[in-house]
Amino acid sequence: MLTLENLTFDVNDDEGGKGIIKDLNLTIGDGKFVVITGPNGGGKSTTAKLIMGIEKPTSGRILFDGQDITDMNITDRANLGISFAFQQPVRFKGVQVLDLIRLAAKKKLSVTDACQYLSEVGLCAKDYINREVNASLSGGELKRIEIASVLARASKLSVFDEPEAGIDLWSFQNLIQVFERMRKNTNGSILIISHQERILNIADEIVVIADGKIVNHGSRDEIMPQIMGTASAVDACSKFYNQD
Ligand SMILES: Nc1ncnc2c1ncn2[C@@H]1O[C@H](COP(=O)(O)OP(=O)(O)OP(=O)(O)O)[C@@H](O)[C@H]1O
Repeated sequence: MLTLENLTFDVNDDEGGKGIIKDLNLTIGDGKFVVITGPNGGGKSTTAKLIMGIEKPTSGRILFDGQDITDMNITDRANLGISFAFQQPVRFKGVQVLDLIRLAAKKKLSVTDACQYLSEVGLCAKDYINREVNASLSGGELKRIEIASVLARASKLSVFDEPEAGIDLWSFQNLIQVFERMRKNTNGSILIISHQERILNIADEIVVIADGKIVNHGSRDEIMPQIMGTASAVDACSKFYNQD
């Protein structure tokens, strides 16, 4: 279980200090599929970075399975079982896709097993397994390879920041199935940041973050009717935000 307690993140800008995350409290239960949505610039990616340890909160605590991980670095958090797929994945020159998936799985996967993860995300495994994870891969290919490596990791908590970004429509359909299978086949929790209605539609819980705060949080059945019927989830979230 992940708990964010009174989480605050401030930055210094030209006008002095600015609050990015403002006293945010959130619990993600074991085995839950939670989607965070909200308007651009609301603080979703920053929340994910605080969970991963890429950013350090100004105040507040992060607990994972009861352990205070607020001061822990990225590697230690990963070792505890928190995985992260970036909005813009990192390229690793000199590392092959097969190495990346084996590293993620932390065991000597056979080529066939590693290929299985690539097939899951809609990549023709034989075309990619020996490719280098470098600039020759398109953004969408890289994104799918990264999602495959998160699947291979099978962590207690997997965090995906806008997995749909840069992915074509056909692959997007696949991606939904990947998440549905992941939900069925793992005991781990899944946290996805997304603006996509189809991803919101498979969530157990939806959290709406705007202006650094949680402005709505509930089951899919509670939140979806409030989001549906507008041009997009983002518009609906802006509505919540403007009610303040
Ligand atoms: N280190 C930083 N320094 C200054 N401003 C920052 C920093 N990190 C985030 N911000 C600002 O905080 C706000 C929230 O950013 P964040 O990336 O978390 O938003 P988001 O909800 O993920 O947006 P999007 O939907 O566009 O991805 C933005 O206005 C961003 O410019």
